[in-house]
Amino acid sequence: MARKLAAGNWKMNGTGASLSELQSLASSALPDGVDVLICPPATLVARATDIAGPVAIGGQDCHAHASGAHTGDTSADMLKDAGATYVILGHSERRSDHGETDATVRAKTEAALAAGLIAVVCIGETLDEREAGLTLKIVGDQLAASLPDTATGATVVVAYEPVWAIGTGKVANLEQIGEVHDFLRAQLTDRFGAEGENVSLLYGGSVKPANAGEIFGVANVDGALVGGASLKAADFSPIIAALAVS
Ligand SMILES: O=C(CO)COP(=O)(O)O
Repeated sequence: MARKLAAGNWKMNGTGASLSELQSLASSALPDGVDVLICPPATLVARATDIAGPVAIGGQDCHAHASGAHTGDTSADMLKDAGATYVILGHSERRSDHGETDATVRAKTEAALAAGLIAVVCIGETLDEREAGLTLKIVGDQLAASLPDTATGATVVVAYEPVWAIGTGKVANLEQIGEVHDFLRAQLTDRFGAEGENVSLLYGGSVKPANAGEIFGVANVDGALVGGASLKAADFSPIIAALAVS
């Protein structure tokens, strides 16, 4: 059985002052049965873990190597040392801004698992790919090539984020979400057997308090990876609450 996870990706947003939002989330009564994760920018990870209480803290990327001459990069060991327990990998913005391939994402995921972090591995099609009828082929190939053979429900979360729905206000419809999540679950159980049932499958892309409840009602949606609506506790809290009652 996959665990429910409400994950917030702050992307390149936030300075020390933003930690007040995390503070208010951490001090609110979080519902049972839902894991809550905030991934602030790397500069805030250590400070965030000091005040996060029951909220898990994650990075937004890590390098595939444990250390070395890689100016500007952060290793999985460093995130772990700073108090992170998760790391987002292969976000479409990393794939497009930094040319990350599935092979890169797999190598980073292996590094994250070796460091003891839970990897939130992101996949998703572009609008052109969807319109060409390639969605399942694209996400299936990304899933196969981005996950290491050692992935388990305890070590890996998969986030389906259609690129065209990220930050656009265009949420995928429930049928589109359901089709992809059912397909991903089948791919996971084909490859990992019963363990594939334990991998949490998140939807991401314009999730807001107003649409979270219906999205969480879709089969095989175990939570969300939320961008804009995770920046304010007042927006993220109702999303967490909607997941708890789903
Ligand atoms: O990319 C996302 C989360 O990783 C989604 O971002 P938005 O929720 O802002 O669309």
